[in-house]
Amino acid sequence: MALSGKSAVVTGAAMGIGKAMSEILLQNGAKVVLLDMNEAAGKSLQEALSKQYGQDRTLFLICNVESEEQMKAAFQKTVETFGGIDILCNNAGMLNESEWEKTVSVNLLGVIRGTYVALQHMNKLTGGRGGVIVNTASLAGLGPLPSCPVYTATKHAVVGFTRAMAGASAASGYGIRFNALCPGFVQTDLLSNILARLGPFSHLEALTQTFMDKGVINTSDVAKCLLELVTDETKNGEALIVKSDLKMYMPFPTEPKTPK
Ligand SMILES: NC(=O)C1=CN([C@@H]2O[C@H](COP(=O)(O)OP(=O)(O)OC[C@H]3O[C@@H](n4cnc5c(N)ncnc54)[C@H](O)[C@@H]3O)[C@@H](O)[C@H]2O)C=CC1
Ligand SMILES: CCCCCC(=O)/C=C/C=C\C=C\C=C\[C@@H](O)[C@@H](O)CCCC(=O)O
Repeated sequence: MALSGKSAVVTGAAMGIGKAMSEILLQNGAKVVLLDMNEAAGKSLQEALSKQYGQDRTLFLICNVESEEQMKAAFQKTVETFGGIDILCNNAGMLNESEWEKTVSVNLLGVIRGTYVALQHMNKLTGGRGGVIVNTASLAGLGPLPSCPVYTATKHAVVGFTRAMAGASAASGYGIRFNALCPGFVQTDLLSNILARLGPFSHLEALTQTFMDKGVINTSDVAKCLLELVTDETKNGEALIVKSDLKMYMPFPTEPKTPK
């Protein structure tokens, strides 16, 4: 998929990985709608990106992915402004094992909500022009982080949901590819205040640190992987792992065709 003229929506776009995703999509010719609940950071980023890439290439909309009303309004505004949606990055996420219900609401329900709201606009069967949806999961979506079991659960669910939607889309003719992005530790605010974020599992912080000591990558490393999943039209149902010493597609076992 060539990105020139394409329109993208990025959730959690104001900071961290989402900010890097937005930048690489703009660098490659797309128009980008930045969705975030952090109004100050979002407006500041839009101003900076507009100066760098042009006034008509970015739009910031304050939006909480937990809100059906706000998500529907944001996607409708995107279509009205840029004529449609070709790319969705369900990236917004949080980590707080004390606020575990909110963690589920943002990390999992927010991804499902973004997907279903976008389908109304992207699905070729309902007048859309197809495209690609990339869900930001995590390496913790492929193997457990004992210090954050709920966060781990949400990311495993995002991987499973993404792969199932990829199959549903291919079988139904939606014309939309679905892929998961599974980074290891990335240098963003999400890694700050880890003890508080681990809540009842803060006593396992040292264990987590042993994983983190294996290497922390930059947001730009993740953004390059996003670009690969967006532009390579052969990718559907994939989970792309990216960490300090490895970049690979998860080799999921294929279902046995007949019992042995
Ligand atoms: N930092 C890391 O080590 C890794 C992060 N991830 C995932 O990457 C994604 C982005 O995280 P980071 O950039 O690291 O974190 P971050 O904290 O730097 O950025 C997250 C952004 O999402 C926004 N956000 C949070 N809740 C929201 C909501 N309800 N509605 C709208 N926006 C919301 C925040 O305002 C912020 O701008 C998350 O899904 C996270 O789980 C995955 C693997 C590793
Ligand atoms: C502390 C929470 C960080 C939240 C951000 C995030 O998603 C970071 C994830 C980074 C790494 C996840 C690693 C998961 C490892 C498991 O897959 C498993 O392999 C660990 C098995 C233990 C081992 O490696 O020996």
